[in-house]
Amino acid sequence: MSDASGTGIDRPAPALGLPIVLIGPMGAGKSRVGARLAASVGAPFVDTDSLIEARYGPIDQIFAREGEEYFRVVERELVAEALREEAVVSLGGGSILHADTRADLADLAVVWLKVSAEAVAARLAGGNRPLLAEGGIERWIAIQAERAPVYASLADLEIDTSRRSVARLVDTITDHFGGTR
Ligand SMILES: Nc1ncnc2c1ncn2[C@@H]1O[C@H](COP(=O)(O)OP(=O)(O)OP(=O)(O)O)[C@@H](O)[C@H]1O
Ligand SMILES: O=C(O)C1=C[C@@H](O)[C@@H](O)[C@H](O)C1
Ligand SMILES: [Mg+2]
Repeated sequence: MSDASGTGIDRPAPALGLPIVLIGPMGAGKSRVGARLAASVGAPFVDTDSLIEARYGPIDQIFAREGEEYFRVVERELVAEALREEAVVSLGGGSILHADTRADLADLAVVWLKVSAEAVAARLAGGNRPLLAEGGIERWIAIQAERAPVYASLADLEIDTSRRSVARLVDTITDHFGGTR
């Protein structure tokens, strides 16, 4: 262990408290950054959209068949499970719409990944996101504006991903929450 303290005493790096939760709008990088962060600190990675799809099938089909309200109920169930894990957890963009999820997040380490409309436009191309099926980037802008105050109220750390590499984002998050696992 290196001695960065200058005291001459080797101290272990502080443990990274888990879960660390990534929130933010569609295309901000929650899945990609979350996976890399988890690998970097040696923690499991949980992505609630993937959990939903594994249990209930493709998200766009859930929206089409059952509607958004039903999707939010299913999403809450899996978000609640995910937040009990000692893991890096990436939440679906709209999961913070549920009051119980907002209450859970109040006690956890939460990172808001932000992205500009200019940068996200290319990232969303070809995606399968039911809320953007009509309206595209204009709809993304409206949804993001509506949710931004909620993301802000929940976040311990906010980072603009528009012009930052995934590796740099991982370093910023690890540094903020203190060291290794
Ligand atoms: N820092 C980054 N720089 C450039 N491209 C990125 C960055 N982070 C993610 N991307 C790319 O942007 C796209 C969206 O990323 P990702 O799927 O991680 O977003 P998300 O927040 O999980 O969105 P959603 O869950 O709505 O799909 C992917 O193609 C990913 O490779
Ligand atoms: O922002 C949203 O409401 C969504 C984001 C995605 O992660 C998915 O959870 C789904 O497409 C809805
Ligand atoms: Mg994702």
